[in-house]
Amino acid sequence: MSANYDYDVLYIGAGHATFDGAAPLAKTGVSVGVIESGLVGGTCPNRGCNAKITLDEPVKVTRETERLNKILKGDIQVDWAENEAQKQAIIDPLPENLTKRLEDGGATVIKGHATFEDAHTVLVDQKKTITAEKIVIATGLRPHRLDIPGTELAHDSEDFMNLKSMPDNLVIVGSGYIGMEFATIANAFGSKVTVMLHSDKVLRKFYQPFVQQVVDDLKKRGVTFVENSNVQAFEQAGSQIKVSYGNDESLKTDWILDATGRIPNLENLGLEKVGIEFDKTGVSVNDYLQTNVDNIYASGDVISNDLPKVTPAAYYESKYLMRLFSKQTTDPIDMPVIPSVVFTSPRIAKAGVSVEEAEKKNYEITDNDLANYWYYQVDQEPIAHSKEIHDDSGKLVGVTEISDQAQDAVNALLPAIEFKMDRQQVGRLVGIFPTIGYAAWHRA
Ligand SMILES: Cc1cc2nc3c(=O)[nH]c(=O)nc-3n(C[C@H](O)[C@H](O)[C@H](O)COP(=O)(O)OP(=O)(O)OC[C@H]3O[C@@H](n4cnc5c(N)ncnc54)[C@H](O)[C@@H]3O)c2cc1C
Ligand SMILES: NC(=O)c1ccc[n+]([C@@H]2O[C@H](COP(=O)([O-])OP(=O)(O)OC[C@H]3O[C@@H](n4cnc5c(N)ncnc54)[C@H](O)[C@@H]3O)[C@@H](O)[C@H]2O)c1
Repeated sequence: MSANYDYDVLYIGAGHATFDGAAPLAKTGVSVGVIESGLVGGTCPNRGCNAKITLDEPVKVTRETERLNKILKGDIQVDWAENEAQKQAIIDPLPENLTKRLEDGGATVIKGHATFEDAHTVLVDQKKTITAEKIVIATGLRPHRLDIPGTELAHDSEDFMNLKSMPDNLVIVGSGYIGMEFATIANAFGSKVTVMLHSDKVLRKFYQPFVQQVVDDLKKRGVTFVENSNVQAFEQAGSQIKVSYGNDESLKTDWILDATGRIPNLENLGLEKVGIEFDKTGVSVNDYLQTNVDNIYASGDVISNDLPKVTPAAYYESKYLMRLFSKQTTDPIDMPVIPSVVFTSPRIAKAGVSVEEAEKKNYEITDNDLANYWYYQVDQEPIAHSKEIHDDSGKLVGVTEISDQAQDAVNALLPAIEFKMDRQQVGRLVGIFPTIGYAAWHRA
């Protein structure tokens, strides 16, 4: 324990950017405090990944039974209220479990909103003063809200996941990760979904020919996409809401999901008081995740950088800070390949060099029509395709896949991409057969 401060390291926020590293850090004998204004665990367990994937499970199963309908006889009914209840039952214990993980490690969890007083001092709920040698800003992101008349009539992704019944008619503004994942879920649970696009692009960070296949499939299932929608206002119209958009156009809906992105939680944090550099994209850090104020660091989604704002990045940053603070490393952070996936049905997953970059660099791009590969035919996947990318020296540097199990295929290939394996090295490792991982590895 630091002689001059309450803690050696104080984290603001208790999401993945904190807890994956803070618990093992405390076990090394470093004194650790964690301040959290909401639920311990932050976005991913409580209102992000874990909650969403639970709600998506019946969608995945429904798609599979739909394909195998000549073998699996009988109607499948989906029940949103039961689905929401199962989600809640699964995520309810997580904050307590994660608090226990931190406390068992020796960290102290402090409930309240933190504000900087000076570079070593924060105030909790404007009352309690806590000091620390090092402070980590890990406050994450929150939903962006459209700045238009009636914006208060729209809802965010957390509200969607807490719906007790699925609206008959749903408008989703935005066609990024949240827009597309939730359009998939709502459509599968019987809602008439309209996705209002900002431009003419859906999931702009993913390989567009694969995205088009997801869009075409959702259109066949009844989802409407309005390109360049220019949403202008929401207005109560009896029991419904009027959405004004485009050139004097409008439609009526039961419920609106504003999925127009997420912005850093930096308000009322006192960053200006301490002179920490930040802008609307987040906190600036160097290669040690250190802000311009030497003893203050940042971790996770709140950092301003080009990484995808996903849990694997937050996880790795918190682990890096654990090694740095416990003196297991003095090196700058060396980010590994961060994979990502959009959990539509089918999913699109990717890691490493993108197809677009590979085309520019003239790398070898192997195209695999997986719907014709026997193992993908076992559950009759009609949309299954991958692109593997090898660089000039024959090393696997990237992959992108569209299929129901694309995330598992990409996970299987990650070691080859991260450790820059060539075909000979890949050939020395033989996986369990038959599996999606084996199939992916075989293609690499
Ligand atoms: C709907 C949704 C689905 C997602 N699905 C996936 C997915 O499938 N896979 C994936 O990899 N990623 C997914 N993500 C992204 C993932 O949730 C984030 O990348 C991850 O949670 C980032 O962790 P973090 O610790 O940086 O931030 P957070 O988890 O947001 O934690 C920040 C914490 O700081 C607290 N806080 C903020 N300000 C203060 C303050 N002043 N004082 C005290 N506490 C404060 C907040 O209450 C919060 O608990 C999803 C996100 C959303 C919204
Ligand atoms: N599977 C996953 O890993 C996963 C899932 C959900 C969320 N997330 C994370 O959460 C973050 C937020 O997700 P998101 O979907 O809200 O953000 P996003 O950045 O992926 O998408 C935002 C969408 O809103 C649109 N938009 C912006 N302003 C608009 C406007 N005025 N009118 C209409 N559309 C507008 C954009 O064009 C884009 O389509 C993501 O960046 C991602 O990192 C990850």
